[in-house]
Amino acid sequence: MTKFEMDKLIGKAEVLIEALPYLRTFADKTFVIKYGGQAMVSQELKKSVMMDIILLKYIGLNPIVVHGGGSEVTHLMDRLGKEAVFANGLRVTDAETMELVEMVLVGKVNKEIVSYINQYGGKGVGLSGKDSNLLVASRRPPEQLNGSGQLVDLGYVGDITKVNPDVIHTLSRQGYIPIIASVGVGLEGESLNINADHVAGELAAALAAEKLMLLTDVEGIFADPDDPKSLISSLPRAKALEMIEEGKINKGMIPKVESCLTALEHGVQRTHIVDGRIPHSLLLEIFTDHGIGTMVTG
Ligand SMILES: Nc1ncnc2c1ncn2[C@@H]1O[C@H](COP(=O)(O)OP(=O)(O)O)[C@@H](O)[C@H]1O
Ligand SMILES: CC(=O)N[C@@H](CCC(=O)OP(=O)(O)O)C(=O)O
Repeated sequence: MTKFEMDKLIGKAEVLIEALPYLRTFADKTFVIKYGGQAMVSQELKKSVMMDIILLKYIGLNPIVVHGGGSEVTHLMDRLGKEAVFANGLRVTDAETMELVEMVLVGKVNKEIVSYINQYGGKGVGLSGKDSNLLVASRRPPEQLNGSGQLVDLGYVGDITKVNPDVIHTLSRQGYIPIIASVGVGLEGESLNINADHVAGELAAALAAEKLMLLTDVEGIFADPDDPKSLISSLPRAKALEMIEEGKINKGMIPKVESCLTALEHGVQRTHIVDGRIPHSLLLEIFTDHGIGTMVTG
């Protein structure tokens, strides 16, 4: 063996040893991961996220995956000549749109992720909120549009009223990785469309997760949304709410922050908004002292 090869091996061993204290701390703990954005589109990133999740499972942590896929729903709506309308960041969901949302998120996106996990050596099981009444929801009452104050009926958009996490515990204990699509079930058995970030926050809360990690397409939260040099590494709740109020946190970042705050309120230890464009961002977040992205704190 050359000196170069030997140094490379030693480097690998050192990486493992550095991870030891974290492994001890996190053994058997639950990590809710919201998978979305660019990491769901690029093949290379997709593989890196899947491998991270499988590795976490192998070393004794309990990763639970909630996925988005809103852009795929919009893409199908475009193909069918149906306009996608959003109000306060949520899709206005009539009965036909609800069918499309369920077809795309539960039928397509969920199964693709399950398939990837299984292909790379994990045991993925796909669920929606309907399975075993995992996510019981009720229809959102009409709400005022940010800015104009005009009332809008969001249709079949749901707010989670109850999480029944037994099925997740059962699967996790048996070595499976649950992969969850953000479609809930109403009291009449109807499907309801729920923002995937909100689902991740509610699930993390119900599972008393150690960490909630939301993958996105930016480095984290910026003090000024137009200035990528203004990354905030730790953001307390009060400041986060102030930034939403002032419009400095807006659009798709709002449900992410709300999701973190819900999780924190219910005892989740740490919540992170992480750049899913960085390969192995999940491992970097979990197994390094500084972590990456923005940590939202209680
Ligand atoms: N203060 C902020 N810091 C960073 N990004 C912000 C901020 N406010 C709004 N955003 C926007 O939020 C987006 C992330 O949300 P979104 O695109 O919905 O994420 P995803 O598709 O990963 O679920 C960023 O790309 C950015 O445009
Ligand atoms: C109510 C609502 O807006 N639901 C979302 C659910 C999917 C989602 O949240 O996907 P991303 O995380 O990729 O945005 C939607 O229909 O797009």
